[in-house]
Amino acid sequence: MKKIYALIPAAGMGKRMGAGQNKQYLQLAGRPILAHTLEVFQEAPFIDGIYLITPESEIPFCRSEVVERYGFSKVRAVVPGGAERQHSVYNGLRAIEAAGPDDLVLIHDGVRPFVTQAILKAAADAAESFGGCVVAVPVKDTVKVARDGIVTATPPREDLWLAQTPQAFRYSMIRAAHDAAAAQGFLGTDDASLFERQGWPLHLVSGDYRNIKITTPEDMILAEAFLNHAQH
Ligand SMILES: Nc1ccn([C@@H]2O[C@H](COP(=O)(O)OP(=O)(O)OP(=O)(O)O)[C@@H](O)[C@H]2O)c(=O)n1
Ligand SMILES: C[C@](O)(CO)[C@H](O)COP(=O)(O)O
Repeated sequence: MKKIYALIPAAGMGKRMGAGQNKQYLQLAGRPILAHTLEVFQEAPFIDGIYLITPESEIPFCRSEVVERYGFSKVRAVVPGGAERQHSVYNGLRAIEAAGPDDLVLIHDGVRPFVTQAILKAAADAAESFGGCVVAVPVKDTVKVARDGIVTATPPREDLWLAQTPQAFRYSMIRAAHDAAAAQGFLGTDDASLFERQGWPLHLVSGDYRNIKITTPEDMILAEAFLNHAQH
């Protein structure tokens, strides 16, 4: 029987947030951001297990203050992260000891708490059908490419998408893509780019403009607004 795993990288330092603590533990509606994110995966009936990745020094805190406190019974392991997001995900992939080649893995930032059940399902279905997918939304603004303060190009907007997570894959494929990147010293800002450079077609799945990655202080204001809007 094929399994579907969630891999949640939450081992960043939140430098751009500048909150004096890791942003995944900042409170939204009385609970840490990370707890909001985990809840969506805990409640998804097709998710068999969750692998959570945090800084090594925070593993006991994360276990007691997030996993146990909020009863996330699907969390199979809390895994130490690495220097960059890609290293953290790679640690997580290697920690899924029981993974079979055709099992699926949904990789989702711990700081994207507004992902929906519908997006998880669409991503899992696309990974099952095509081997790999990235959730994304169309770019709304005109994008400029620039060097040294001078614009060098204005790419056609209809070709441009903003990559979100989850990014979902057949386990054997994303594992091979990460193995190759590690061997070749390639560092990408998402997992989809590692899959792409294997030459495999990567499918787009419609995301949601509310599925933001909480990165800078303005994002906390947006997040509060989304929560208030949902309650009324
Ligand atoms: N070494 C790292 C870096 C990032 N992440 C995780 O990847 C997700 C997206 O990263 P980002 O928003 O860039 O988080 P930070 O690295 O924490 O932010 P910053 O770059 O501002 O320090 C977050 O859930 C973050 O915890 C991770 O697991 N391991
Ligand atoms: C994976 C990602 O969420 C896609 O948008 C993002 O690339 C990760 O974080 P970063 O801000 O690029 O470090």
